[in-house]
Amino acid sequence: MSQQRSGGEAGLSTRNGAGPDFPDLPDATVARLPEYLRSLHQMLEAGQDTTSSEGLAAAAGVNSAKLRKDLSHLGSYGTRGVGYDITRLVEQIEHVLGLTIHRGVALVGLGNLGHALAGYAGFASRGFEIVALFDADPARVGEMVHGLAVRHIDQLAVTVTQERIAIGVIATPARAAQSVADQLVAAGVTSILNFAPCVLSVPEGVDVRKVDLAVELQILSFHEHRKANGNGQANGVARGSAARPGEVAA
Ligand SMILES: NC(=O)c1ccc[n+]([C@@H]2O[C@H](COP(=O)([O-])OP(=O)(O)OC[C@H]3O[C@@H](n4cnc5c(N)ncnc54)[C@H](O)[C@@H]3O)[C@@H](O)[C@H]2O)c1
Repeated sequence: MSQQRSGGEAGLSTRNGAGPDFPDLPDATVARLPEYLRSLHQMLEAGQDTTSSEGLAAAAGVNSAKLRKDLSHLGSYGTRGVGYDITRLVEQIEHVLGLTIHRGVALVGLGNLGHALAGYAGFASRGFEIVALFDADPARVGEMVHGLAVRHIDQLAVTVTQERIAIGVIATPARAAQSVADQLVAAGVTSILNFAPCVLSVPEGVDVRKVDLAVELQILSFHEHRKANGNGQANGVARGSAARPGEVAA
């Protein structure tokens, strides 16, 4: 997932300011904290009270030195011979990520992807409630999707205020995404998760994160390509007529 902010400038930056409650964390640390949190919740569910840095690092898929450094930014060093108290660490990470505050989410675009997102239980279980659904298609307005009625996009501004919506999710076609982003921003939303394959332009103070599974696949394709060139085998069928030996389709 990538981040755009302030007129499309790339790069994640925490705007949490310095201080003991809101440490100015490196971008990469912020990106890893949700992984630690997910692993810690799994450990709690398994009945575990404490974890070593090695155990948590393995569960989160990072190296333990990096994990210790990340957690030291939170003022969490663990206890020698005991490790980290999982409940305490969960509280610290949730506090730093601002997950202790309820943030309503609006989803715009109730097509194939929007329906899947609206029904995804993983948002609620991690503290995000989709509280409003919007679409521009009159045929979709009024449709009940997982217990919520789809509203017309014209209702966005009033609903954002009423429902105190903090985060907007865009699942419209790319051609509509900028206009939807503009409407979200005008309504007071300052965080946007964009699934549309386009770059959004937003004013200073508005954070945009972009999710594009096709980009992830292209990165995997690069690795497949590299592996194939390294060992002379291609795990794919080349598109087009003739692929050179060792080349996989882009
Ligand atoms: N990020 C990813 O990995 C990923 C994966 C799949 C799809 N997508 C993208 O997600 C978007 C949605 O894909 P889909 O397959 O659900 O498309 P879709 O055509 O099924 O649905 C799009 C919905 O957006 C609505 N819409 C159009 N203009 C609007 C506007 N101005 N305001 C509000 N609603 C509007 C349409 O009425 C429709 O219901 C596309 O941009 C697609 O490229 C991204």
